[in-house]
Amino acid sequence: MAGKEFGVLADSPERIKGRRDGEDEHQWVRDLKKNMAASGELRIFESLEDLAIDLAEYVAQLSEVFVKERGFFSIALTGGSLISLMRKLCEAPYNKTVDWTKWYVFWTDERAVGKTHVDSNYKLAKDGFLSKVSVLSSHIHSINDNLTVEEAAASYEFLIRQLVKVRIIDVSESTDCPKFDLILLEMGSDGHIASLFPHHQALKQSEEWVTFITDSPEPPPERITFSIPVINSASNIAVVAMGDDRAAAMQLVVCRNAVAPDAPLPASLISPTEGNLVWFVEREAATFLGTIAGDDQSLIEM
Ligand SMILES: O=C(O)[C@H](O)[C@@H](O)[C@H](O)[C@H](O)COP(=O)(O)O
Repeated sequence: MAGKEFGVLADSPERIKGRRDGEDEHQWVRDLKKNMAASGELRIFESLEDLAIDLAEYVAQLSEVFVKERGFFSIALTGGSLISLMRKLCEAPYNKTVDWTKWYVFWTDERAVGKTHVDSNYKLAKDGFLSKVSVLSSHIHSINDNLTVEEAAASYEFLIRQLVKVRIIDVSESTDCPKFDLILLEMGSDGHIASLFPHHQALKQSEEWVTFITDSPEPPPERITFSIPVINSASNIAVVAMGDDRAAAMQLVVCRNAVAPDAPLPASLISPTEGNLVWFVEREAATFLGTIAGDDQSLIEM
């Protein structure tokens, strides 16, 4: 595996400290270590191919664990390029070994367009992934595209509440939010996740599980999105960052308290209440992580 953990880095203070001979530990080093320790596991990959292979294995393993434990696997997908990475799951051995009939599929965010519209996240996932595996169509829960965006958000939350009642989706004891077995996210170049954009009011939504926006900075403007508490209540959160246009945001996420205490990026707000977080980062998107640790590239050795 080409990954490396934040935790491992945090356990190597002398390596970071060693860069500054004779100096006391700086605040920035303490912040970096604190954030790394709090931010879960970081896996960095040489290529998108390597990332896709590891992501497929990660998803397949979680599916196996939850199907064994709960009899179901509840997974929330997102839009963007992440869906093209799911292609590995459509191939051997996973097309045969994954128990697709136990999957229940949701979306962390969706654009308020028809299901056949080119902007639809449902269409993207259906065409690129779901139509190639044996997930039951009755287990694929997309938003109702006949409603206004506000109604669609409320109706999606209602649906999730029904499935929480029968525990097809688990519930978090500590937050009372749905506890998806896996939430898959991709970070945009501005640090957004799902349809939660920087400085947007929706980032502060703490009552509703599913909220809506009508002014997305990226088209189309109307979208529904899980709120931060729902994302953080998941058993597992995986965030993908790929491409050099994500490198600056990735750097900010890793040192969020050190660099941007008052304006955290949406991706910086990912902090599982009980679950696990794994970052799948393509090397290009990790370009600046070494500079956080004092230009010492060995700190993010592959
Ligand atoms: O519907 C959306 O816009 C997404 O859910 C969004 O969060 C996406 O995953 C990122 O913006 C990355 O998208 P790209 O890979 O297209 O940049």
